[in-house]
Amino acid sequence: MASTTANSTVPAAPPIALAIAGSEASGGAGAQTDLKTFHQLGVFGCTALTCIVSMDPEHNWDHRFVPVDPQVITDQIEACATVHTRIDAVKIGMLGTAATIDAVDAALEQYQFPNLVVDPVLICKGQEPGAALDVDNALRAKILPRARVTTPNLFEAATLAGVDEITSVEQLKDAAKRIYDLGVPNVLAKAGPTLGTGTALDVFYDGETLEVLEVPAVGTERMHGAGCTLAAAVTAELAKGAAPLDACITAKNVVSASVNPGMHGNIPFTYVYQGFYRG
Ligand SMILES: Nc1ncnc2c1ncn2[C@@H]1O[C@H](COP(=O)(O)OP(=O)(O)O)[C@@H](O)[C@H]1O
Ligand SMILES: Cc1ncc(COP(=O)(O)O)c(C=O)c1O
Repeated sequence: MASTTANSTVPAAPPIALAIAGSEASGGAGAQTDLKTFHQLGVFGCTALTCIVSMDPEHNWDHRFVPVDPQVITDQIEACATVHTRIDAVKIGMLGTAATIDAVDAALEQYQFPNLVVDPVLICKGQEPGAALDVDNALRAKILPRARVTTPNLFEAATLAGVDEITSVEQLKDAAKRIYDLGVPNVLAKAGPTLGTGTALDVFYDGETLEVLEVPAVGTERMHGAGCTLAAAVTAELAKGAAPLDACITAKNVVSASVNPGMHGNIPFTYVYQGFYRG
């Protein structure tokens, strides 16, 4: 006779994180990456899609960008906020248009979610710099001040800090401080491998602690989805109750594990796979 084993232990419900982000069809970045990262870190993920991005094989993998109707974004956030009894943390990824920012701003005002992580995606890898700059001011004025943590890359950090360029660790530290002065209590300004240190280097600043977070760089290439993975991992860790600096340290380890050995698609960037991470 077949026997069954009764499991009397009911696992605790996982924390819940919401990603308000774009869809990147190939699964390398955006909401797809956020969900995979949340799952890998033991957090239940839900999403409100802000746009649909499909890379164009005929045109140098440019991003074909289709915004989601603002009312549909509002509806998705409402569904997440009301279906779940609580949302423990929220990641903001690509917003892309001023109308999207207005819809997200209104929803954030309404629901007052805790632990907002803003990845200020002003531009995707491969996009022309001018393409997303029109949303810069709206993002800075409406979304950024709501963030508990923000994770700008080098270009975004320079833009938000109002400096021409960042070419040294000292300039990156200065930019992190300037972004803190905009009203964000925790800033993780990312250089990755681009400052020639041989490491993947980011700077954390919370008004008191100024910490250079460095791990060995995996190769010298930048990676598709690394920024999304990092911000999603910070979000997941905050959802679990981690302090911001600890969440950032764990998130860098998640990124490092995700790119080793990594994946190569046909685009000129390496993909990340969060399933390699073992916490
Ligand atoms: N080659 C690499 N090896 C290890 N970590 C990396 C590498 N490239 C980037 N990172 C890390 O990935 C995260 C995202 O960085 P980056 O690629 O600059 O952001 P974004 O995707 O927003 O442009 C950062 O923590 C950065 O240090
Ligand atoms: C929908 C979406 N969000 C975010 C990003 C940013 O990705 P990354 O993590 O490489 O900065 C991209 C880049 O393609 C994207 O398509």
